Amino acid sequence: MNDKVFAKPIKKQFEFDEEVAAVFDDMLQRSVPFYKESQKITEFFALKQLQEGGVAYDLGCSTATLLINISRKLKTGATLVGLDNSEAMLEQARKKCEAFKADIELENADILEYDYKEADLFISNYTLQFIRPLIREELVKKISSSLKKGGVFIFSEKVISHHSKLNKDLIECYYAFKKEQGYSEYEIMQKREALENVLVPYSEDENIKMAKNCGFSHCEVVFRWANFATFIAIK
Ligand SMILES: Nc1ncnc2c1ncn2[C@@H]1O[C@H](C[S@+](CC[C@H]([NH3+])C(=O)[O-])CC(=O)[O-])[C@@H](O)[C@H]1O
Ligand SMILES: O=C(O)C(=O)Cc1ccccc1
Repeated sequence: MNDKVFAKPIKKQFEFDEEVAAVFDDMLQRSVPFYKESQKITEFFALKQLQEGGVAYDLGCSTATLLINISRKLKTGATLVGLDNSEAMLEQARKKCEAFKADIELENADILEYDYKEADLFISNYTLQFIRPLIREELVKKISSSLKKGGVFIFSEKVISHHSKLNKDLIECYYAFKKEQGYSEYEIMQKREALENVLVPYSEDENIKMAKNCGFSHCEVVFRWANFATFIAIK
């Protein structure tokens, strides 16, 4: 289904409700530059990390696209767990898992409160940015303490620059991308308003510092296009 969520006047802050869930795959593909590539790179490192008996969590799994792709390529018996607190997203995820006969555990849970088992891998693609800054650090600490030594956290985020001219230009570059994807100026501005104070991006440096402060020995960017980046942190 096509995403027309912001083509009409909006009355509220952005929410992952039924209206968004129904068009979510189209929305992400048209809103995240190189979305498929960032998923593929996540998939590649995820598969390298998962051995027999391994455990992986996808935080904010939305419609489970990434976990389904991982499960289709997985040659070992690892447990894949997708967590999301939007029932509307999980409904879409369950339908897709059923259609693909994918063996994935999906749970309606708050990723901040969840009692994680010892794991080999955590993934969070474009989810941390929705968690309030102080709590975000707490969550990353919880992730690192739930990982085995050598465990990996792959996360993708929208990022900012602290150079104000460059930051402005990065935003302009991103809006040019959205226009190319068929979004009108009106839709772009409405979504910008709805995301104000809901999506709080860090810079590339701040993300790396956060990972290192929260128990990871190494963190670097493995993919970046303008203000979108994929990071790998190693415990
Ligand atoms: N506290 C929370 N607990 C659980 N879920 C949450 C919480 N806060 C937000 N979410 C969930 O995190 C997801 C973020 S979308 C991730 C895209 C996906 N990873 C993808 O690569 O396709 C990103 C985006 O749309 O920009 C939504 O499904 C929320 O319901
Ligand atoms: O659409 C936008 O304007 C966004 O910035 C939203 C967004 C950012 C990162 C992942 C998914 C959606």
